[in-house]
Amino acid sequence: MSQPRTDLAPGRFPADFTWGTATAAYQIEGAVREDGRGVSIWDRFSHTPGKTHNGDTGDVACDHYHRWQGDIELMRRLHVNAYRFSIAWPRILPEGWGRVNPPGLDFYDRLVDGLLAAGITPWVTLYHWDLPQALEDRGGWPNPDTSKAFAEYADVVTRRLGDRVKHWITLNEPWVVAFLGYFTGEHAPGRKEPESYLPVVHNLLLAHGLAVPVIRENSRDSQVGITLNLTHAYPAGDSAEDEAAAKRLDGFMNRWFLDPLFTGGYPRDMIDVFGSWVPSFDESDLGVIGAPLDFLGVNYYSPSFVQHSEGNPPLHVEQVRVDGEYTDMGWLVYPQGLYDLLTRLHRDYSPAAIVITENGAAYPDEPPVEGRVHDPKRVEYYASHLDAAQRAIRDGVPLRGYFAWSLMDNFEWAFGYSKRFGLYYVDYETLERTIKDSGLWYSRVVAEGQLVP
Ligand SMILES: N#[N+]C[C@@H]1[C@@H](O)[C@H](O)[C@@H](O)[C@@H]2O[C@H]12
Repeated sequence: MSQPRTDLAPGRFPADFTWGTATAAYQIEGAVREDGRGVSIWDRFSHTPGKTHNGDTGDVACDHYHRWQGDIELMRRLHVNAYRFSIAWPRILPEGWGRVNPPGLDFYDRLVDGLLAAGITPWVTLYHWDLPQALEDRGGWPNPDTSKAFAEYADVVTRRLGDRVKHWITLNEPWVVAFLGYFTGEHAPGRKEPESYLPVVHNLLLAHGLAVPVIRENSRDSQVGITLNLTHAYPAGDSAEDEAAAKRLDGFMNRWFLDPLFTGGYPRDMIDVFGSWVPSFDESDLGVIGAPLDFLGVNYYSPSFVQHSEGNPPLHVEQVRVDGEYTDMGWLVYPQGLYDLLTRLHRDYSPAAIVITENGAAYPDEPPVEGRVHDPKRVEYYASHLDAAQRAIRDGVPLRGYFAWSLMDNFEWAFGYSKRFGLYYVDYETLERTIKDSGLWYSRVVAEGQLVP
């Protein structure tokens, strides 16, 4: 059990803390038809009229595929000791399974070697939403064969990179993949099938569980985890109804994932809430899904304040907009939510380690003037959330690392290029990167290992 770190002065982080930035393949790479890459569901979705802001696509994005060496220099300027990126499944297996595309593996081989040469530890996310379209054409995540295809993909990648990559994240945000991709249709593949939501969640978790032993076999002595988008659910009022609503939202967003991963099964109360939506599955799946992990990756942006609703079945919950600061995504700035989430995870699930795999904020940054991009609100966001993280460490949470989202402005999914999260500003005409004040500030925090003014 992790012990309180009262030895740490306020604002100071452990000397061995992992400091990084994070990105994802489809959001930064571009080069979508280069070197044998296959089509992904986000290629198909973003090229479908009306699906993304302004019809934006990831065809070029930040052109990281050709600029990766310069981007490593951007990381060096931040003094980070780690970099979290995802591998594009369609670059490795263009049809999703079977035929391997060597130039795809070669690209990530070069990137990993370049990071290691720069003293930056690669943290690899195997799945950050860019499913090969060929697998979607065979049913996508509702088809349990896709879980097996993911394990095959994990095998190919970890056989090639597992000698040098020792930190693996199987999936990024399965809740988003399932709910936005197959329930609301806001994300690729854009399917609006509420009955598919829970089967997709199950198949994603099964894919994760099937991949864990494969990764461990091919990448000996590596750290393996999963990244979940987690929130902290607060009742908007002090009624028993609102308390119960907060518990249901917590069950929907958090416990439906955390329980099978860490406690051996889906939460009983939510099985009753979801009723007939709960898919039938082999009980043996739960043993696969519950494969022991070395860390839990947490993407935290904002909490949820909720109240009971007579509508919105079966959850009967509605979000409440409370007073406060909001980011350009319309997300409440509430660092206490990060502290409360971290301490809850430690108390209720006791993961061996927790890593904040994403935290950051979108604001409407102005283009550089005399080489500067002033983004004081983003600096404040990072400062307040890192303070919350440090308080959690002092109180005994085994928080081992923090990845700022994101290294640079990039393709923000259905929002296209309209939302800027980067520590570097990207001019999408020239693709020039310019460090923002938040990047300069973060580089000082990382260099000193403590919060700075
Ligand atoms: N929106 N937003 C910002 C960020 C998104 O850019 C990442 O790809 C996701 O993992 C997660 O949703 C968080």
